Amino acid sequence: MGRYDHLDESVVRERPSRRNTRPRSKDRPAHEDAVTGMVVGVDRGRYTVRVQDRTVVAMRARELGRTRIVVGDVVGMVGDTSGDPDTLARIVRVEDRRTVLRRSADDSDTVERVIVANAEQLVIVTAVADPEPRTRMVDRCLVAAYDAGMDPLLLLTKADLGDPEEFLSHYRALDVPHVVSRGTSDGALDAAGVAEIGRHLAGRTSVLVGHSGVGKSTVVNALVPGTDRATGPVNVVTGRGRHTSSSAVALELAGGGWVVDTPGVRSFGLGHVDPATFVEHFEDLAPGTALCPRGCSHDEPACGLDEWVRRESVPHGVERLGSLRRLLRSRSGEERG
Ligand SMILES: Nc1nc2c(ncn2[C@@H]2O[C@H](COP(=O)(O)OP(=O)(O)OP(=O)(O)O)[C@@H](O)[C@H]2O)c(=O)[nH]1
Ligand SMILES: [Zn+2]
Repeated sequence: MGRYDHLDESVVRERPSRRNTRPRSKDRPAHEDAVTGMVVGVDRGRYTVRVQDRTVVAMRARELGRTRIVVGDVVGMVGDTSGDPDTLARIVRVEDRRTVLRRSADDSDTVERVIVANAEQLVIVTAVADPEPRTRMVDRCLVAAYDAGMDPLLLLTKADLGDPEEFLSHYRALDVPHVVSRGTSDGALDAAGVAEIGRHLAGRTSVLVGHSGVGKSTVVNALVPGTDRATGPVNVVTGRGRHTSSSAVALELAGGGWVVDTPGVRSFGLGHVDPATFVEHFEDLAPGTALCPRGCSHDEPACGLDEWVRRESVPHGVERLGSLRRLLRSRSGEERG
């Protein structure tokens, strides 16, 4: 089993026991002539697929069964893959996914939805003000990033409205990289900040997540001029922006790499995240679970991690353990941040 094989929902759903079976893409003998591309948009059963320098519109072949296809999926297509107007190709296979970003509808719900496939970086976008930053929302996104096998990046926007330092102090022990963006008096974004964001995104596939109104589309428009992602003012009553972007879409960066803009995340359920395996993402702490009682939640008095941190003098161990527990707690309960 590859490290991320368990993340492939088609495997989870349809092939609970995958051992000793060949990868599903090889199970299909036909379609050796299939053309491979990446899904960059999904809209009511029509998939927009980028193949080298052309864009193909496709539908799913019936033989795919119930496998969901999402932005970032690498797919094989047959039929008319010319990309000419009014042509339609057929997607006949979905390659195994390297990463899967998913969310459940809420925390009690274990039926998860894949949002984006194969992305390497989760850019967690939070405004310094308007709307107010919420550590809980960011914590939950961090849990989702680690769970997905993605690298997190904190993007603090609207730094013209306040100082990001206090908020960033919550994340020191986690060693999460961050980048700051600020608006200018003429309503544009400071060019140096945009350039630094660009450097973090270059050559990889990144997903932007964050509440509506934090400025995701504004950043995307600055990074990819001409995309014209709809932006809108924050609603003064709810403190939230209008949901100005309605579907996930992948945009190509001029210097290489992709950025995926998702609609404002309102509920980011984490019901599918298992606390027992989550600790594995803290490589310095994970060996200490040998000291834990069976079935330890790692957030209870009997947990052996406190002793481990003391005994091994884990660097910043107390803070790291505190952060791990804060993230574990952010999993449960309704998302309010
Ligand atoms: N002061 C200030 N305002 C900003 C900045 N960036 C964006 N805004 C404003 O914040 C509002 C929301 O920005 P959007 O880019 O639409 O936010 P979004 O996160 O894409 O929102 P959804 O599409 O609803 O998810 C707009 O009125 C922007 O002009 C900034 O750096 N400083
Ligand atoms: Zn424990």
